[in-house]
This record gives sequence, C-alpha cells and structure tokens, in this order.
Amino acid sequence: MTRHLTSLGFVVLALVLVAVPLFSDNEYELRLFMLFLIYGIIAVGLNVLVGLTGLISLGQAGLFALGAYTGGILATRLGFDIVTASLGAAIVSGLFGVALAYPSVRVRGVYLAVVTIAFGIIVENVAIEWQSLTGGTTGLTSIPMPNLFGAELSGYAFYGVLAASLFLATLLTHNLKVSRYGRAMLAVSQSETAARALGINATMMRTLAFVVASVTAGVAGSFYSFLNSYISPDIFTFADSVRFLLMVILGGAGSTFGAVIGAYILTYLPEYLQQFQLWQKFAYGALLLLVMFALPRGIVGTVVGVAKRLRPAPRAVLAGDGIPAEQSLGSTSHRTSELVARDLTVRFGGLTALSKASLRVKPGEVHALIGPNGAGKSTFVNTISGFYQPAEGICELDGVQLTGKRSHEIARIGLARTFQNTELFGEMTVLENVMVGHQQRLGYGIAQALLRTPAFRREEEVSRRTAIGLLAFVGLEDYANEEARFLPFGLQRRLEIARALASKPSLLLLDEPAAGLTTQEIDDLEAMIRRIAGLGVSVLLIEHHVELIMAVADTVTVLDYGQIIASDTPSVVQEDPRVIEAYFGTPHTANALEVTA
Ligand SMILES: Nc1ncnc2c1ncn2[C@@H]1O[C@H](COP(=O)(O)OP(=O)(O)OP(=O)(O)O)[C@@H](O)[C@H]1O
Repeated sequence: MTRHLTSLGFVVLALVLVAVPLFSDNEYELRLFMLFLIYGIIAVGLNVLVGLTGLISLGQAGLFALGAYTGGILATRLGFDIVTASLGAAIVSGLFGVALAYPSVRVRGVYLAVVTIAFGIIVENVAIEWQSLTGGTTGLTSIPMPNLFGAELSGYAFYGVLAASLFLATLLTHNLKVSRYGRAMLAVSQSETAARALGINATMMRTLAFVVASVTAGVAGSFYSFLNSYISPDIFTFADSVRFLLMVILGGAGSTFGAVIGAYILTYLPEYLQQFQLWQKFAYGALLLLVMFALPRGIVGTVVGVAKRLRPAPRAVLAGDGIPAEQSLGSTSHRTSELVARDLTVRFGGLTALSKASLRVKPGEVHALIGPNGAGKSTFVNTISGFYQPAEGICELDGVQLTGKRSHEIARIGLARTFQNTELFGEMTVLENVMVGHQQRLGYGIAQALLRTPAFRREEEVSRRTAIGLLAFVGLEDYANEEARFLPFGLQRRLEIARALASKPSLLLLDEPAAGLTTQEIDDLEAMIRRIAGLGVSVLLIEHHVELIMAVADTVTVLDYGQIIASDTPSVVQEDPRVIEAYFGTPHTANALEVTA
C-alpha cells in the first residue's frame, strides 16, 4: 500500500510540475516557483543526510555557494552550457562533501553541526577574499542566459530543466532510500555498533550521504546562478543553511516528499508574510514554532503516522513466501566453520583483561565460554569480532586472519554476533532488521539501486524472501511489519538471532542470549541453538545460565582473570578443581557449575 501511495505521490508531483507554467499569470510567479524548484533539489539531497543517517549539516549554504560560483565561473569565463557547468559544480561540491564527511568519523551531533557551520563561514570568506576569481563583494555579474548545446534556453525551457531535475532528484533519492544503501544508512543512525557487526561500513555510508547532500546542493547552486544571472557572497548566509535544514525537518525528515513540501512552504511563506511588514520575521518564527510543536515529526511524517494508526498494515507475512532457513543457510556448508584464537592478549592500560587466551571452536559445534564476572568474556568477544584490537595473538575464521581487521570486515568474512544488551534498529520493522543482516550478501551497486534495474529487483526480492524464511525459523513471521522497538523483550532477542543469521555466518556468537528470558523462552532458545548448529553454523555461546550450557554445549571453556583455565566437555569441566576454585575462591567438593546455577 505504501508503494502505491508513493507512486501516486510521484504522479501528483509530475502533474503539478507540468501544470504550474500553464497556469502561472506572470513572470514573477514563475520565477518564484523556479526558486522553489532549486531549493527543493537542495532539500531532497539534504534529506538523505538528515533523514537517513541522522546527521545534521548547517553548511549547506556553503555547498550551494560553491556550486553557484563553480557554475557561474564556468559559464562566464569558459562559456560552458548549463549541463556541463552544473556537472562541474556537482563534482566540486561532491569533493567538498567527501572532505566534510571526514570529521563525522570523529564527531557527531552538535559538534558536527559546528564543523559544518565553520565550513559555511570559510566558503563565504573565500568568496569575498578571492577577488580575481569570485569578484569579491561585488560578486559575479552578467552570468549568461542558460544555454544547452549552443541554443539559449527560453524561460519555459529552463523551467523544464529545473522541474525535471527536482523530479529526478526526488525519484533517485527515494530509490536510494528503499535500497540496501538506505537501509544501511538508517541502521548506522539507529545502532552503529550493530550495523558494523553486520558488515556495514559506517564511515562509507555517512560519506555517501554527505556526497548526495553536497552534489544536490552544488547542482542547485549552479542552477541558481543561471536563474539570478548575478551572485555575491551575501546571498549565501548561515540563515540560508538553517532554512534548508528547516525545509527537511518541517516537511518530515526521511520521508520521500517531505523535503519538497518543506521547500515549497519555506519559499512561499516569506513572500506571503511580506504584507505584515515589520512583523514579517516575528510571524515567520512564530508560525514555524507552532507547526513544529503540533507536528514534531514534520508534516508528512505526522500524516503518515496518523494514517498508519488508522489503517495499520497487516503485521504478519506468510511464512510460505519465504526461502526456508535450511535452504538459505545451507549454502554456507562449503565452509569449515572453524574459529581458532591463539594467545590473545588484551590490555587496558595496566590491566591485562585477556592473557594468552587460546580457544578453538570446531566445525558445527556449540562451544560455551564461561567465567565469573570480570573474567574477560566480553573482552574476548569484542576482540574476535574486531571491536578491540589485541596486543598479541591471532584469530582466524575458516583459515582467514581476523586480527587487525575492522568489525565490518570480520562480519563479511563470516562472523555474526548478538549483544548482551540487545542492539536492534528500533525504528525499522522486524523484516527490515533482518534484511539489513542480509545486505552484505547482495551484489547490486549504487547505480543499479538508483535505476532500480532488473538485477536490483531480483536481489531485493531474494533478500525479502530470505528474511521471511529466517523470521519463520525463529517464529517471528507474525510480527514482520511491526517496528522492532515494540516487540516484547524475549522476541527482541530472537530477532537479533534471525538478523545475525541473515548474514549467512560460519560462526554465530551469542553474547548472553538467555539474560532476561523466562524459563519457557530459555527452553525455546535451547532448541533454536541446536537447530542452528544442525544447519552447519558453529556457535560460540557466552552464558551464565548453567542449565542451558549443560544442555546444548559440546565444549565448555572457562576464563578466569583473563586466562583460560579449562576447556573440555561440560561434565568434565564441572568437576575440574580449578573451575571450582575460580567460582568459590577455595577448593569445593560440590559440582561448581550446578551450585552457581
Ligand atoms: N574498555 C575497557 N576499558 C578498561 N577496562 C576494561 C574495559 N573492558 C573491560 N575492562 C576490564 O577488563 C576486565 C574483564 O572485563 P570483561 O567485561 O571482559 O569481563 P566479563 O567476563 O565479560 O564480565 P561480565 O560477566 O561481568 O560481563 C574487567 O576487569 C574490566 O573491568
């Protein structure tokens, strides 16, 4: 249904864009609408950054200025036509977008916003000071009428270029949003840790979002220089950056048409409020405040939210539509599914959290790693999955070296994990969560996603069906279209397992999966772990729940003070005097593990 509504939205947008010039009375009206088209292009690009990756840029006016100057200079000095000049503007702003994305590796939130503000200020100052190129405070004058292939574009033809560009920008950013790239960006914004553990390169996704927002701002800037035929530094102020951001938020960050609606309102509102003269700015601010207070998720976000509440989508999917887990995970059987850690040592300052820890998870076995609190289990897990780097030692999965690799690279090699405190993508649906898990197995590239090629559609369908099959495997098919954050805790744990399995791992690492579960849920978990191992996926289980360990583990390894003190079958380990001493501090006659239960 959402897909039909989106298609309808595009038809309405196309009709409006075609109808406006037919019904506009004068040149001023048409020009104002063309200004909205330009702002709309900036806003839909910025929507990818703000709405999908959750990052905030207050430097869009700087990128807009960069595009305007590049386009203007290429047209006046080198006689470029509108397409090549705008292409040049896109490249220059895109490169600056990559540079602007770099700080986001280290800083986020308000700090990143400050970095982008600083960028805007720098661009403004360069535009003023580099007189020979930009004309300084006087600016660039006599930018020629836009022309294409030597022919001058009339007002209506130029309108056509702008309208087609806004339509295309909206369509392409929508296609990006509903592809694996859009899902990955949303995943990074909701839990970067989980996204990385599923093979997503978070830095790459943020950079991609910055590039989209920069290229669109650059192209819009170039169009602006042709529309205005004059540009100067005072046209691109910090207030404009704020206005561009407001367009996205007011319309509804993350929604396909929200940014277009926001751009329309914030282009026309100041014009409309001019009649209030002295009160114009006050009325502008007050209105914005009122709308944002009443509609905190923006206009489209709120409308969609109400519509979903009135006519909720069916929560369940048909398990029969899915690819059975046995089939989708079966293709991993060619792997050996063996993990070998040798002499892993991890230090935190003066504290040695892991000391020469060695462990081997044999193909297809369930291997439990236990130990008293603070023994180093989490450190071990975080080290083999790439979140910590060991000072010494190596780790291999299926003969491939993991040590020195980053977490998303390790996930791609075949190690999937869950977290002690569940790390779901709360605002995505249950099905989407699992599809994010499957995304590293998809082969389509960004061009295919933007153009929705047949290969893209085929792979997306396989991804959806694989996810449905895995939801059926963990018994969650009835919740497929529910937002993950609304699931009861026990089901969230199951979803995390389905999501990890979607990456088709050789080794599944379960970090305290029984914590917080009821007895019945632990029984179900036990059966699930057996079924997973039965599919040829090795399992490394970090757990305190002794009955579960005794029931499912083939091998138990015990850590104490960062050292492995025992590794054998459960029945042998529970009789081991060193294990008994580790748990009780003194040699104990009783069975160590049973007493701790
Ligand atoms: N990031 C860190 N910085 C400094 N010290 C740490 C860090 N992570 C763990 N430690 C220390 O390393 C030791 C091992 O901790 P770790 O969390 O790995 O134990 P654990 O066996 O997982 O414990 P629990 O069962 O309580 O989760 C502890 O002394 C802990 O305080």
